[in-house]
Amino acid sequence: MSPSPKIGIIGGSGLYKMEALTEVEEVRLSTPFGDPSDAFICGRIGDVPVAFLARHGRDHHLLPTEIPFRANIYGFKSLGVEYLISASAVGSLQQEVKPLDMVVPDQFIDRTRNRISTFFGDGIVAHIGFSEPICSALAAVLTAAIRDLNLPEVTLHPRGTYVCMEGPAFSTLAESNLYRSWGGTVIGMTNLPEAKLAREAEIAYATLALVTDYDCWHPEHDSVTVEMIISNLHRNVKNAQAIICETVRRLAAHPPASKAHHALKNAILTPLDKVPAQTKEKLSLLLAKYC
Ligand SMILES: CSC[C@H]1O[C@H](OP(=O)(O)O)[C@H](O)[C@@H]1O
Ligand SMILES: Nc1ncnc2[nH]cnc12
Repeated sequence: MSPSPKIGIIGGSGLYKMEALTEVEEVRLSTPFGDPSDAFICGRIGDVPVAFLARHGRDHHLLPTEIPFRANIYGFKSLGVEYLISASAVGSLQQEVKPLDMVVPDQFIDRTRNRISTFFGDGIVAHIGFSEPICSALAAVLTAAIRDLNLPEVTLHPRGTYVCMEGPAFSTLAESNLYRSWGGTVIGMTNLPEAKLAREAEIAYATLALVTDYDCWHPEHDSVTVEMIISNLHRNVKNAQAIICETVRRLAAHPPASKAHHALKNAILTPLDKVPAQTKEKLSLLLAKYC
């Protein structure tokens, strides 16, 4: 069995496996927050141990609202993951961000309504800082990997605001235009709860957003369809895999310091000796270093 992976990869629409993984082992976990989306696929990229999870399940059976975000992040934490790279399909909200481009977002706008995006509650209160929702150190490694690989088809936008909507229906035209007026760069349905939970779990998190469409606002492009998304993802998935592999190699060689790794320091308000034993037990993985 490979040593515990410090690097995790969460694959979204169209990215259901990492081709480069060797010495593969499926690890099924159950967590105090239920079962993750699928088995974690643990193995090596080069000689680096990593854990991969298909966010919607490998057969894409989970709606964005149904994804067990807490179980997924808790699962990565229990495997020892400290850096989590998310790959996601997104629609573009800006003319200059074209289908097949890649964006490494640095901000989010939350338009979800039906997601649980905290591990806390049940007798323990914590408020993590989230003004910088993406780990800038991890994002820097990801963007440097993209630049240095210099893949001919890839145009990189090294920052941007990801609007996270509830779905599963795509936006109305009025909503799409509203998000554009707010300065949104791209739109998706999954990354915000994941980023919040990763921060609470003190895991550095960054996103490789693969642009698949112009949502529905663009007068010269058809409104987004699943067919459009999947066809553009197929054209881009090889590049995404190459970028992730290079990022993994660099992270393992020079793991960057990340503020995310100390996110809970000073965030917990409830004295730990006042937290109900059951809650403390449930969160022991996150709280251990503060007890
Ligand atoms: C396949 S259409 C919309 C679907 O794709 C994106 O998923 P992911 O972020 O997991 O790549 C988007 O957020 C929607 O869930
Ligand atoms: N236009 C869009 N809206 C929401 N999620 C998406 N994922 C890919 N394209 C999308």
